[in-house]
Amino acid sequence: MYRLDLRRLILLLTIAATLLTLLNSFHASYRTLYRQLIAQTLEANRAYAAKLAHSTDNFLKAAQQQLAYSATLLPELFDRPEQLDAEVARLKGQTGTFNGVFIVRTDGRVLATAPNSLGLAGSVLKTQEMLAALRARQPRISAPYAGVRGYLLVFLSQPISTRDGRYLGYVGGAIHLGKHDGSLQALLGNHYYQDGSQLYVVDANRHLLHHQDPSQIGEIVNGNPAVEAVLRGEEGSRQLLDSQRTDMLAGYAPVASTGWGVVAQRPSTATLAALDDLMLEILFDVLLFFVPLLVAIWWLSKLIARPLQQLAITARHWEFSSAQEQIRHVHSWYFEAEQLKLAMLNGLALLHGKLGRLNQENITDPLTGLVNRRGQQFALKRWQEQQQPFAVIALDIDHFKQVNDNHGHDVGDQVLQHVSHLMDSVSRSSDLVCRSGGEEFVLLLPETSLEAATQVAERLRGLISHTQAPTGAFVTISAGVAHWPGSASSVPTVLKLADEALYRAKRNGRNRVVVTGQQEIGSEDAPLD
Ligand SMILES: Nc1nc2c(ncn2[C@@H]2O[C@H](COP(=O)(O)OP(=O)(O)OP(=O)(O)O)[C@@H](O)[C@H]2O)c(=O)[nH]1
Repeated sequence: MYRLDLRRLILLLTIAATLLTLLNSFHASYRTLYRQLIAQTLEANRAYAAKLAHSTDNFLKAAQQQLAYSATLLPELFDRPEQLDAEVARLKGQTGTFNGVFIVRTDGRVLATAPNSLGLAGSVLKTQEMLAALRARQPRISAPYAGVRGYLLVFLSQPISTRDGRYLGYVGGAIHLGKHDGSLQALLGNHYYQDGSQLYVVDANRHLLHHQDPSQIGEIVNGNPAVEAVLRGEEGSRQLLDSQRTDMLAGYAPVASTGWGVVAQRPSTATLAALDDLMLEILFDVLLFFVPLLVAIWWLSKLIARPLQQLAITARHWEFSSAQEQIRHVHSWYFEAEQLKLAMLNGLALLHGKLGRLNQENITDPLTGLVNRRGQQFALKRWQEQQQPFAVIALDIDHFKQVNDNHGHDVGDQVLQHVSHLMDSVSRSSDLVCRSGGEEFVLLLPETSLEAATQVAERLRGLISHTQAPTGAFVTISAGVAHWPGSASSVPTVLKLADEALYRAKRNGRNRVVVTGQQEIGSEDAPLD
């Protein structure tokens, strides 16, 4: 099963924590900037609407003021038609405020008009607005309405009275709405953007007086909360769905003198498009910082994990004597790793001490002090793993049963010890002298050829047969010699071959050495007792 190692775990946790922090701050920045942008746009639109409402109000007052000034001059000129013509021409031409100027008598007859092209001079006007202006006898701004030529206009009028209060009629000026030649249109301008921003003016009856799309002028705006608010006389801003169901950031302000409302609105999406660009820029900047941070984290996690990793790997091969040395070489550069290393070294020292003692007891023959069969097997296994060539001498004391029978078991034991010492004396330190069981022994000779091993066996056989045994007489041995991998590729087969050679030596009369695959090479009869 796949298990995360410490370094990956640290790296993963740190990256996860960093990413979460990053996401969190990114989200928080987004929310803050989002709110700021919305608030800023709402406030900008409110200020813009208020400025235009104020300008419209001032513009209408100034227009009214022009008419009022003229009205003070007109009573003196009333019976001088040329002067009246000159006055309407001045009113029309001086500021360009009015698209048409009229002087109307109390009976509705038009005394003068500008421009002349209107062709209304001398006629009696009985339109609703003209009559309303006559009846008002005070300064008046009409509701927007369609004039005789079908243009939407607003009509401003100022009563004309003599000094003694006699009412003579009025002087009035028409201002086109929603037409390029309208002075109010010029004032409000044609400020609209490609991004769907809008600026429009509504009258008290929700009719559009000004809009970037002239075809909409005169239409009624319903279901727009900004329009509802501004017609209640409120100034402010709000996020809303307009009549086209578009999410808008709207600012609005009323025109005090007329009860109209100015609304400036911008689609939320247009405002937030800038935010997306900004967030992308922030993300890029953050990544510039994050990538080196990630590399630093990776490097640091490697540094922290390395000693623990090395200790862990060594712990997997605890039983090897090299483990202690490997642990000693681990660079434990911080406190916890150092403590762990010391604990492992102590534990290992204790363990190896105990194991060493146990092992020694386990593989030693108590009677002779030689390596027992288990130790022999262990050594053979290791040599095979290490591909260590060796020779085998299997040997057996001849007629040992008679020794026991004639001298007792204890003397038999002493004879076994005696043979062991002699075996020890002919072997090198790298050789392994084993008592494989009973009165059977095995001599394992690493890095020794079959011939050299045969010579050792022969020397040993001669030595034993000429050295006095604890019985007071001499014992002899028979021996079989084989080689790994010279005699066979399998170690058990080589041992078997050595045994077979030994039994051939026995069969052929004992006290001799037989090399596997060869004729016996040594025989010498020696008395047993
Ligand atoms: N004293 C003593 N005798 C042992 C020990 N282990 C085995 N023996 C004896 O060794 C003798 C082996 O006898 P056998 O297997 O008949 O062989 P042998 O008498 O040596 O005859 P060959 O091997 O044919 O020459 C037996 O009598 C065992 O009791 C031991 O640890 N001490």
